[in-house]
Amino acid sequence: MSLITFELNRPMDFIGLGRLCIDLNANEIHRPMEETRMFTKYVGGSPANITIAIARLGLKAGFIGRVSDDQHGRFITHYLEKEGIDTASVITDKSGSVTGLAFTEIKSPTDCSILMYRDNVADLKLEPGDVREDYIRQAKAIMISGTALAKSPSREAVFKAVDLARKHNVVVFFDIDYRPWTWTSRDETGIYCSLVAEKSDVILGGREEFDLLEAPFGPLQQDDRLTAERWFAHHAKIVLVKHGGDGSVAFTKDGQSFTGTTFPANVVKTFGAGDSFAGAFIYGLMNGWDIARSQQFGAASASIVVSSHSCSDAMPTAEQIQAVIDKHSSN
Ligand SMILES: Nc1ncnc2c1ncn2[C@@H]1O[C@H](COP(=O)(O)OP(=O)(O)O)[C@@H](O)[C@H]1O
Ligand SMILES: O=C(O)C[C@@H](O)[C@H](O)C(=O)COP(=O)(O)O
Repeated sequence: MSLITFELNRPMDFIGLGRLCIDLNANEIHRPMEETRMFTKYVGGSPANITIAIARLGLKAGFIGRVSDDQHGRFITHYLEKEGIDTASVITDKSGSVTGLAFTEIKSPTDCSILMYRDNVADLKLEPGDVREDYIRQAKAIMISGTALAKSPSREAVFKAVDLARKHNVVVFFDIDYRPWTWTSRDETGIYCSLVAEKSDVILGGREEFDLLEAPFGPLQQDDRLTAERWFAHHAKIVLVKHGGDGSVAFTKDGQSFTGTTFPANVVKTFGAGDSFAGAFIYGLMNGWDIARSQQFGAASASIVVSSHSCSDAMPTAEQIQAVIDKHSSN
Protein backbone atom coordinates (compact mmCIF):
# COMPACT_ATOMS: atom_id res chain seq x y z
CA MET A 1 0.00 0.00 0.00
CA SER A 2 1.14 3.46 -0.92
CA LEU A 3 2.35 5.74 1.88
CA ILE A 4 0.34 8.70 0.66
CA THR A 5 -3.00 8.53 -1.09
CA PHE A 6 -4.18 11.12 -3.56
CA GLU A 7 -7.94 11.55 -4.01
CA LEU A 8 -8.06 10.61 -7.68
CA ASN A 9 -11.51 11.97 -8.50
CA ARG A 10 -10.51 15.64 -8.06
CA PRO A 11 -10.38 18.00 -11.09
CA MET A 12 -7.20 19.80 -10.01
CA ASP A 13 -3.97 17.93 -9.37
CA PHE A 14 -1.86 20.49 -7.58
CA ILE A 15 -2.05 23.94 -5.98
CA GLY A 16 1.05 26.04 -5.25
CA LEU A 17 0.82 28.61 -2.46
CA GLY A 18 3.14 31.53 -1.76
CA ARG A 19 5.57 33.64 -3.72
CA LEU A 20 4.91 34.89 -7.24
CA CYS A 21 7.99 36.97 -8.04
CA ILE A 22 10.47 37.97 -10.69
CA ASP A 23 13.97 36.61 -11.23
CA LEU A 24 16.50 38.91 -12.87
CA ASN A 25 19.24 36.53 -13.93
CA ALA A 26 22.60 38.00 -14.87
CA ASN A 27 23.33 37.82 -18.59
CA GLU A 28 27.00 38.52 -18.00
CA ILE A 29 27.82 35.30 -16.29
CA HIS A 30 31.08 34.73 -14.42
CA ARG A 31 31.00 38.27 -13.05
CA PRO A 32 30.23 39.69 -9.63
CA MET A 33 26.92 41.57 -9.29
CA GLU A 34 28.76 44.88 -8.89
CA GLU A 35 29.95 44.58 -12.48
CA THR A 36 26.78 43.12 -13.96
CA ARG A 37 24.65 45.43 -16.08
CA MET A 38 22.38 43.13 -18.08
CA PHE A 39 19.75 40.78 -16.70
CA THR A 40 16.96 38.70 -18.23
CA LYS A 41 13.57 38.80 -16.58
CA TYR A 42 11.73 35.57 -15.75
CA VAL A 43 8.82 34.64 -13.53
CA GLY A 44 10.29 33.38 -10.26
CA GLY A 45 9.57 32.51 -6.67
CA SER A 46 10.18 28.96 -5.60
CA PRO A 47 6.49 27.86 -5.33
CA ALA A 48 5.77 29.53 -8.69
CA ASN A 49 8.67 27.62 -10.26
CA ILE A 50 7.48 24.31 -8.80
CA THR A 51 3.92 24.91 -10.04
CA ILE A 52 5.21 25.79 -13.51
CA ALA A 53 7.32 22.60 -13.47
CA ILE A 54 4.25 20.54 -12.64
CA ALA A 55 2.11 22.21 -15.32
CA ARG A 56 4.84 21.59 -17.95
CA LEU A 57 4.72 17.93 -16.97
CA GLY A 58 1.06 17.89 -17.92
CA LEU A 59 -0.72 18.03 -14.58
CA LYS A 60 -3.57 20.44 -13.89
CA ALA A 61 -2.25 23.10 -11.54
CA GLY A 62 -3.53 26.23 -9.84
CA PHE A 63 -2.02 28.83 -7.53
CA ILE A 64 -3.04 30.75 -4.42
CA GLY A 65 -1.16 34.04 -4.10
CA ARG A 66 -1.14 37.82 -4.46
CA VAL A 67 0.58 39.88 -7.14
CA SER A 68 1.25 43.61 -7.31
CA ASP A 69 -1.21 45.86 -9.14
CA ASP A 70 1.27 46.90 -11.83
CA GLN A 71 3.05 45.73 -14.97
CA HIS A 72 5.12 43.15 -13.05
CA GLY A 73 2.05 41.63 -11.42
CA ARG A 74 0.35 41.38 -14.81
CA PHE A 75 3.47 39.85 -16.36
CA ILE A 76 3.36 37.07 -13.75
CA THR A 77 -0.38 36.39 -14.07
CA HIS A 78 -0.19 36.30 -17.88
CA TYR A 79 2.75 33.89 -17.74
CA LEU A 80 0.87 31.51 -15.43
CA GLU A 81 -2.16 31.64 -17.74
CA LYS A 82 0.02 30.92 -20.77
CA GLU A 83 1.31 27.85 -18.93
CA GLY A 84 -2.26 26.64 -18.37
CA ILE A 85 -2.16 27.32 -14.61
CA ASP A 86 -5.47 28.31 -13.03
CA THR A 87 -5.26 31.88 -11.69
CA ALA A 88 -8.73 32.12 -10.11
CA SER A 89 -7.02 32.42 -6.69
CA VAL A 90 -4.24 34.76 -7.85
CA ILE A 91 -5.38 38.08 -6.41
CA THR A 92 -4.19 41.53 -7.41
CA ASP A 93 -3.14 43.30 -4.22
CA LYS A 94 -4.40 46.90 -4.12
CA SER A 95 -2.41 48.09 -1.08
CA GLY A 96 0.48 49.58 -3.06
CA SER A 97 2.72 46.56 -2.58
CA VAL A 98 5.42 45.61 -5.06
CA THR A 99 6.65 42.43 -6.75
CA GLY A 100 9.54 40.69 -4.99
CA LEU A 101 12.73 40.65 -7.06
CA ALA A 102 15.55 38.11 -7.03
CA PHE A 103 18.76 39.28 -8.68
CA THR A 104 20.96 36.34 -9.37
CA GLU A 105 24.72 36.52 -9.52
CA ILE A 106 26.46 33.82 -11.53
CA LYS A 107 30.18 34.06 -10.73
CA SER A 108 30.97 30.49 -11.74
CA PRO A 109 29.12 27.18 -12.08
CA THR A 110 29.71 26.58 -8.38
CA ASP A 111 29.68 30.12 -7.01
CA CYS A 112 26.20 31.58 -7.42
CA SER A 113 24.24 33.79 -5.08
CA ILE A 114 20.91 35.54 -4.90
CA LEU A 115 20.11 39.07 -3.77
CA MET A 116 16.44 39.53 -2.94
CA TYR A 117 14.47 42.79 -2.73
CA ARG A 118 11.49 41.96 -0.58
CA ASP A 119 10.24 45.10 1.17
CA ASN A 120 6.44 45.51 1.06
CA VAL A 121 6.03 42.54 -1.28
CA ALA A 122 2.61 41.54 -2.63
CA ASP A 123 3.08 37.82 -1.96
CA LEU A 124 3.16 38.35 1.83
CA LYS A 125 -0.13 40.31 1.67
CA LEU A 126 -2.04 37.06 1.08
CA GLU A 127 -5.01 37.05 3.46
CA PRO A 128 -6.91 34.16 5.06
CA GLY A 129 -9.98 35.33 3.12
CA ASP A 130 -8.09 34.63 -0.14
CA VAL A 131 -7.88 30.94 0.79
CA ARG A 132 -11.19 29.42 -0.27
CA GLU A 133 -12.39 26.07 0.99
CA ASP A 134 -14.07 25.25 -2.35
CA TYR A 135 -10.78 25.88 -4.17
CA ILE A 136 -8.69 23.66 -1.91
CA ARG A 137 -11.15 20.78 -1.68
CA GLN A 138 -11.14 20.24 -5.49
CA ALA A 139 -7.37 19.48 -5.50
CA LYS A 140 -5.32 16.35 -4.88
CA ALA A 141 -2.27 18.12 -3.39
CA ILE A 142 -1.06 21.49 -2.17
CA MET A 143 2.49 22.79 -1.79
CA ILE A 144 3.27 25.31 0.93
CA SER A 145 6.42 27.39 0.72
CA GLY A 146 7.96 28.14 4.12
CA THR A 147 8.65 31.72 3.07
CA ALA A 148 4.90 32.39 3.00
CA LEU A 149 5.09 32.09 6.82
CA ALA A 150 7.48 35.01 7.16
CA LYS A 151 4.85 37.66 7.88
CA SER A 152 1.20 38.22 8.64
CA PRO A 153 -1.32 38.08 7.04
CA SER A 154 0.27 35.51 4.70
CA ARG A 155 1.23 33.44 7.77
CA GLU A 156 -2.40 33.06 8.87
CA ALA A 157 -3.43 32.32 5.28
CA VAL A 158 -0.98 29.39 5.26
CA PHE A 159 -2.37 27.93 8.48
CA LYS A 160 -5.89 28.19 7.10
CA ALA A 161 -4.84 26.49 3.84
CA VAL A 162 -3.12 23.64 5.69
CA ASP A 163 -6.12 23.05 7.94
CA LEU A 164 -8.52 23.03 4.99
CA ALA A 165 -6.24 20.68 3.10
CA ARG A 166 -6.12 18.27 6.02
CA LYS A 167 -9.91 18.48 6.43
CA HIS A 168 -10.44 17.48 2.77
CA ASN A 169 -7.64 14.87 2.39
CA VAL A 170 -5.55 17.12 0.15
CA VAL A 171 -1.94 15.90 0.43
CA VAL A 172 0.22 18.64 2.00
CA PHE A 173 3.74 19.10 0.62
CA PHE A 174 5.94 21.50 2.59
CA ASP A 175 9.08 22.99 1.08
CA ILE A 176 11.03 24.76 3.83
CA ASP A 177 12.37 27.17 1.16
CA TYR A 178 14.35 29.34 3.59
CA ARG A 179 15.07 32.85 2.30
CA PRO A 180 16.59 35.02 5.01
CA TRP A 181 15.44 38.35 3.55
CA THR A 182 11.90 38.43 4.93
CA TRP A 183 12.36 36.88 8.36
CA THR A 184 13.29 38.81 11.50
CA SER A 185 15.18 35.97 13.19
CA ARG A 186 16.23 32.36 12.67
CA ASP A 187 14.18 31.35 15.74
CA GLU A 188 11.06 32.86 14.20
CA THR A 189 11.70 30.85 11.00
CA GLY A 190 12.37 27.63 12.85
CA ILE A 191 9.31 27.88 15.07
CA TYR A 192 6.76 28.81 12.40
CA CYS A 193 8.13 26.38 9.82
CA SER A 194 8.06 23.60 12.44
CA LEU A 195 4.38 24.25 13.11
CA VAL A 196 3.58 23.63 9.44
CA ALA A 197 6.05 20.75 9.07
CA GLU A 198 4.19 19.00 11.92
CA LYS A 199 0.99 19.06 9.84
CA SER A 200 2.53 18.11 6.47
CA ASP A 201 2.54 14.77 4.65
CA VAL A 202 5.77 15.31 2.73
CA ILE A 203 8.61 17.65 3.81
CA LEU A 204 11.40 18.77 1.50
CA GLY A 205 14.46 20.76 2.49
CA GLY A 206 18.21 21.03 2.50
CA ARG A 207 20.30 19.90 5.49
CA GLU A 208 20.74 23.48 6.74
CA GLU A 209 17.01 24.11 6.39
CA PHE A 210 16.16 21.13 8.58
CA ASP A 211 18.79 22.37 11.08
CA LEU A 212 16.97 25.68 11.19
CA LEU A 213 13.76 23.92 12.24
CA GLU A 214 15.56 21.92 14.94
CA ALA A 215 17.63 24.78 16.38
CA PRO A 216 14.99 26.51 18.56
CA PHE A 217 14.01 23.24 20.25
CA GLY A 218 17.31 21.69 21.28
CA PRO A 219 20.51 20.21 19.98
CA LEU A 220 20.73 19.66 16.22
CA GLN A 221 20.23 16.06 15.13
CA GLN A 222 22.92 16.45 12.43
CA ASP A 223 21.74 13.16 11.01
CA ASP A 224 19.20 12.88 8.20
CA ARG A 225 17.51 9.78 9.59
CA LEU A 226 17.07 11.28 13.08
CA THR A 227 15.71 14.43 11.47
CA ALA A 228 13.18 12.41 9.49
CA GLU A 229 12.12 10.48 12.58
CA ARG A 230 11.34 13.71 14.37
CA TRP A 231 8.75 14.53 11.69
CA PHE A 232 7.43 10.96 11.48
CA ALA A 233 6.42 11.38 15.13
CA HIS A 234 3.98 14.00 13.82
CA HIS A 235 2.12 13.60 10.52
CA ALA A 236 4.85 13.20 7.88
CA LYS A 237 5.05 10.08 5.69
CA ILE A 238 8.02 11.13 3.53
CA VAL A 239 10.95 13.39 4.47
CA LEU A 240 13.39 14.28 1.71
CA VAL A 241 16.73 15.89 2.51
CA LYS A 242 18.42 17.56 -0.48
CA HIS A 243 22.22 17.61 -0.67
CA GLY A 244 22.99 19.76 -3.73
CA GLY A 245 25.40 18.12 -6.16
CA ASP A 246 25.58 15.10 -3.84
CA GLY A 247 21.94 14.16 -4.49
CA SER A 248 19.23 13.55 -1.93
CA VAL A 249 18.03 11.05 0.65
CA ALA A 250 14.34 10.23 1.08
CA PHE A 251 13.04 8.56 4.24
CA THR A 252 9.64 6.97 4.64
CA LYS A 253 7.64 6.46 7.79
CA ASP A 254 7.78 2.67 7.36
CA GLY A 255 11.56 2.79 7.97
CA GLN A 256 12.92 2.71 4.42
CA SER A 257 15.41 5.14 2.91
CA PHE A 258 16.37 5.88 -0.69
CA THR A 259 19.53 7.58 -1.86
CA GLY A 260 19.02 9.65 -4.98
CA THR A 261 21.99 10.24 -7.25
CA THR A 262 22.53 13.10 -9.69
CA PHE A 263 22.88 13.31 -13.46
CA PRO A 264 25.84 15.00 -15.15
CA ALA A 265 25.14 18.61 -16.13
CA ASN A 266 26.86 21.47 -17.92
CA VAL A 267 26.14 23.68 -14.94
CA VAL A 268 25.39 27.32 -15.77
CA LYS A 269 24.13 28.14 -12.27
CA THR A 270 23.07 26.16 -9.23
CA PHE A 271 19.76 27.80 -8.33
CA GLY A 272 16.61 26.23 -9.69
CA ALA A 273 17.90 22.75 -8.85
CA GLY A 274 15.61 22.37 -5.86
CA ASP A 275 12.48 23.66 -7.60
CA SER A 276 12.88 21.51 -10.71
CA PHE A 277 13.71 18.52 -8.54
CA ALA A 278 10.59 19.12 -6.40
CA GLY A 279 8.27 19.53 -9.41
CA ALA A 280 9.39 16.30 -11.07
CA PHE A 281 9.57 14.37 -7.77
CA ILE A 282 6.00 15.35 -6.89
CA TYR A 283 4.87 14.49 -10.43
CA GLY A 284 6.33 11.00 -9.96
CA LEU A 285 4.57 10.49 -6.62
CA MET A 286 1.29 11.75 -8.09
CA ASN A 287 1.63 9.19 -10.90
CA GLY A 288 1.93 6.43 -8.31
CA TRP A 289 5.64 5.83 -8.97
CA ASP A 290 7.84 4.55 -6.17
CA ILE A 291 10.13 6.93 -4.30
CA ALA A 292 13.34 5.87 -6.08
CA ARG A 293 11.87 6.45 -9.55
CA SER A 294 10.37 9.79 -8.48
CA GLN A 295 13.74 10.84 -7.05
CA GLN A 296 15.49 9.84 -10.27
CA PHE A 297 12.98 11.88 -12.30
CA GLY A 298 13.57 14.87 -10.01
CA ALA A 299 17.35 14.60 -10.35
CA ALA A 300 17.17 14.37 -14.15
CA SER A 301 14.93 17.44 -14.28
CA ALA A 302 17.35 19.35 -12.04
CA SER A 303 20.26 18.45 -14.33
CA ILE A 304 18.40 20.14 -17.20
CA VAL A 305 17.56 23.29 -15.24
CA VAL A 306 21.04 23.84 -13.76
CA SER A 307 22.33 23.62 -17.35
CA SER A 308 20.00 26.50 -18.37
CA HIS A 309 19.94 30.23 -17.72
CA SER A 310 16.49 30.41 -16.13
CA CYS A 311 14.44 28.43 -13.62
CA SER A 312 10.78 28.79 -14.66
CA ASP A 313 11.34 29.00 -18.43
CA ALA A 314 13.68 26.01 -18.38
CA MET A 315 11.32 23.58 -16.64
CA PRO A 316 11.35 20.48 -18.87
CA THR A 317 8.62 18.25 -20.26
CA ALA A 318 8.31 14.60 -19.20
CA GLU A 319 9.81 13.54 -22.56
CA GLN A 320 12.88 15.74 -22.05
CA ILE A 321 13.43 14.33 -18.57
CA GLN A 322 12.98 10.75 -19.75
CA ALA A 323 15.48 11.38 -22.57
CA VAL A 324 18.14 12.31 -19.97
CA ILE A 325 17.42 9.15 -17.98
CA ASP A 326 17.50 6.97 -21.11
CA LYS A 327 20.75 8.53 -22.30
CA HIS A 328 22.52 7.79 -19.05
CA SER A 329 21.07 4.34 -18.51
CA SER A 330 22.24 3.23 -21.96
CA ASN A 331 25.85 4.35 -21.25
N1 LIG B 1 25.44 20.60 -9.81
C1 LIG B 1 24.43 19.74 -10.00
N2 LIG B 1 24.46 18.85 -11.02
C2 LIG B 1 23.45 17.99 -11.23
N3 LIG B 1 22.38 17.90 -10.42
C3 LIG B 1 22.29 18.73 -9.37
C4 LIG B 1 23.31 19.70 -9.10
N4 LIG B 1 22.96 20.39 -7.99
C5 LIG B 1 21.77 19.88 -7.57
N5 LIG B 1 21.37 18.89 -8.40
C6 LIG B 1 20.15 18.07 -8.26
O1 LIG B 1 19.11 18.86 -7.73
C7 LIG B 1 18.66 18.34 -6.48
C8 LIG B 1 18.31 19.47 -5.54
O2 LIG B 1 19.42 20.31 -5.43
P1 LIG B 1 19.74 21.20 -4.14
O3 LIG B 1 20.87 22.10 -4.55
O4 LIG B 1 19.98 20.32 -2.98
O5 LIG B 1 18.39 22.01 -3.91
P2 LIG B 1 18.20 23.57 -3.61
O6 LIG B 1 18.35 24.27 -4.94
O7 LIG B 1 16.81 23.64 -3.07
O8 LIG B 1 19.26 23.95 -2.63
C9 LIG B 1 19.80 17.46 -5.98
O9 LIG B 1 19.33 16.43 -5.14
C10 LIG B 1 20.37 16.91 -7.30
O10 LIG B 1 19.60 15.82 -7.76
O1 LIG C 1 12.54 31.58 -4.96
C1 LIG C 1 12.79 32.69 -5.42
O2 LIG C 1 12.20 33.75 -5.10
C2 LIG C 1 13.88 32.79 -6.43
C3 LIG C 1 13.78 31.66 -7.41
O3 LIG C 1 12.94 31.99 -8.48
C4 LIG C 1 15.21 31.38 -7.82
O4 LIG C 1 15.40 31.20 -9.10
C5 LIG C 1 15.74 30.32 -6.94
O5 LIG C 1 16.39 30.64 -6.00
C6 LIG C 1 15.41 28.91 -7.15
O6 LIG C 1 15.54 28.23 -5.93
P1 LIG C 1 16.12 26.74 -5.78
O7 LIG C 1 15.40 25.88 -6.76
O8 LIG C 1 15.81 26.35 -4.37
O9 LIG C 1 17.58 26.77 -6.05
